[in-house]
Amino acid sequence: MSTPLLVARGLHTWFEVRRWGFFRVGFVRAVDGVDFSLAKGEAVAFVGESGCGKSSLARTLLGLHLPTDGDVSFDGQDMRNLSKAELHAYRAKVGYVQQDPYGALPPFMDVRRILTEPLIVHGVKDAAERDRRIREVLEEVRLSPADDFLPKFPHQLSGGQQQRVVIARALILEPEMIIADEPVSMLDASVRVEILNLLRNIQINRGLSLAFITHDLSTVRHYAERIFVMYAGRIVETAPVEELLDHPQHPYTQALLAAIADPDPDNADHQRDVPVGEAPSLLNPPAGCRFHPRCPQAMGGLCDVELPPDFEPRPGHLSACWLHREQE
Ligand SMILES: Nc1ncnc2c1ncn2[C@@H]1O[C@H](COP(=O)(O)OP(=O)(O)OP(=O)(O)O)[C@@H](O)[C@H]1O
Repeated sequence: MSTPLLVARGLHTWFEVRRWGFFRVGFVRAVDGVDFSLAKGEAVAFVGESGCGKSSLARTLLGLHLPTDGDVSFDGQDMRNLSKAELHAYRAKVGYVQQDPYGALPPFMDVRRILTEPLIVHGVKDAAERDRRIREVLEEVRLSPADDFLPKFPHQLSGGQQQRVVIARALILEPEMIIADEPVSMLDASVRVEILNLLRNIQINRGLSLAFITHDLSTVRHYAERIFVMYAGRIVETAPVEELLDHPQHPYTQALLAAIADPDPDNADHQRDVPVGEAPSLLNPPAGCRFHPRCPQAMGGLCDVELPPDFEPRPGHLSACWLHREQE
């Protein structure tokens, strides 16, 4: 096993919900017991439906949400023990690519200023050095010649160009890891592959770790080495990409794969086998396996009562489903 860079153990991020500002209704369990590790130079994908807690997990890993329980360590250092200065240094080591490039970029700053700001905040005092780094990173994200883009404001750029600026900003402090939260979901289909290829190439060339968050299982095959499938705040299945896509074990992953649009004209004639219902409320998730109310194979008295542990139905392939106990 290669050296882990980021390790999460028993991670919980809950949000308190209050009515009329003071009466506590409960907690939204956005991240509810997540364990994983990410190796140096590895690209992983977190996949799941909208609302399953992917962004909350990303923001917890970035140190933007405090975990309610559990811990995250980065390069062997427990994030709970970081001083303010260490947290500041940590933020330089982890670049963040948000979902909506236009919302992520300050509209009143030009590209030069957007890329200069983090360098100043992180103590790069020499203006010539800042200029050199900005030009280098613009080349890397294929916004060249740099002089054409440096004076532009976000509204003068296309969606794809804006996302390239967001990626440049995530790279400017030479991070060890990138967290990309749905980096292409707001972009035109025509530029999605370009941006995903760009991110993947940068990750490989720089030897970065990448946590790629997406709701779309069909995009992960070429952009990650391992997949974590999330459902209702928990990871339900983990395996290397090809293994997971070719041999999905968890009924939820099987349903996600069955729901992927397929241009085969024969599909017009038959109904897809997708799960009924919606993802559960995280304010009051179902007991037992969270997927059991939608699972066609749920076993009464077990799946609705006890949370399944991780089973290993195939080597290196983990799936949290009671069906595997039956198979064993
Ligand atoms: N700051 C917050 N306060 C209260 N609830 C929150 C907060 N942030 C997220 N949530 C809730 O946590 C749950 C998970 O949200 P999250 O954005 O992490 O999911 P997601 O999988 O990233 O979904 P999407 O892809 O739609 O962004 C949702 O029910 C959301 O309403």
